[in-house]
Amino acid sequence: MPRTRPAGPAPATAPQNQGILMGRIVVITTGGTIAARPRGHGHASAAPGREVVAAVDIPPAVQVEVLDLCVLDSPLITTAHQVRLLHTIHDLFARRDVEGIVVTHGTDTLEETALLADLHHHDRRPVVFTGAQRPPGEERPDGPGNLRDALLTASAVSGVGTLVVFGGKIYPARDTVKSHTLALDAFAHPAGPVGEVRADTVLLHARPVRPSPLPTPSWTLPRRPLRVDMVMHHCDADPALLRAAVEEGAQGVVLVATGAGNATPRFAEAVAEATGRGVLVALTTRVPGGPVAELYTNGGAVDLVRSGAVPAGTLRAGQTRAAVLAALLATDEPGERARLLHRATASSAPLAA
Ligand SMILES: NC(=O)C[C@H](N)C(=O)O
Repeated sequence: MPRTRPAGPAPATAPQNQGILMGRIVVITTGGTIAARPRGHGHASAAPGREVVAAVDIPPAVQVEVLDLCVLDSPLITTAHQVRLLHTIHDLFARRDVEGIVVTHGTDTLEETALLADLHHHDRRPVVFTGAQRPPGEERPDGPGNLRDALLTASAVSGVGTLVVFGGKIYPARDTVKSHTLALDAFAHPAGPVGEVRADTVLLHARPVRPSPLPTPSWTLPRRPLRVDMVMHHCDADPALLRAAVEEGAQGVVLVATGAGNATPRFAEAVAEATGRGVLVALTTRVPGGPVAELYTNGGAVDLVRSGAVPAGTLRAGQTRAAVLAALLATDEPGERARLLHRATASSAPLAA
């Protein structure tokens, strides 16, 4: 097992693999820049998992098994792929020889799939998401180093849920978002990383706080495809887009509001209509930091929540959508969906030492 030691003055959460046989890390590959090849004037995901893993200097203590889920740039990932991934993770955790799971994923929507996995993570063994900003074949690609760090992390930690390992840093899935379009250090969490990987050493200085996971969904998608749309508020925004989403059959809508979660009285009316029809509406903000807060009336968060929107805490838009999806996957009953969404978004209080 790779070395793990505490960093800094905070008490170490010395990771242990309790009761788990020393075993292997399964790498589930889904595509992304880490699996990209030149295509036309740019790049596109094309490399199978074995090629992604072959580029990595695998740490000697780690045994790797590769499982190809799909080869897609992550803007093309759908709910069906995400549910297949959840199912695959669930099946792998039924195996005693699996010590941890690494998922390689495009960075654009990684935060969505990672939170969805975290909301369904019931096992002490970790799931670690990683990817790349520079494709293989370019000068100094970052994928192999990121994957190596993810393998080391997956074999060194436990009881921490789903993580994102990127640019040498370890983040909890929850509240971690892509924060730069091009930089190699592409992800950020409001409280900073919970750890880092230096050389072959995994350093954890904090333990993520997670709400209790949601019920395991049924692995068959409902006959009516799940649709969760996103509508953004801005100066002069028209709630017609929210109504159109409902007319198109959205069972969930994420309202990306301004400030601490504010829109207009017309939006509050549209939210009331949507929730009255059993649509799950979540309220987040387009501001990068801070929680949604019920401070303002006149179409602000006070009115939107009174109209039935569920405030998404500190989750940003993409992760709020993942939380809505998790609630929809769990049950058909609107009241229960809202209750589960409250649970999924509650207390993103970031970290406990
Ligand atoms: N860096 C990346 O992975 C971006 C890529 N296009 C994606 O699949 O999200």
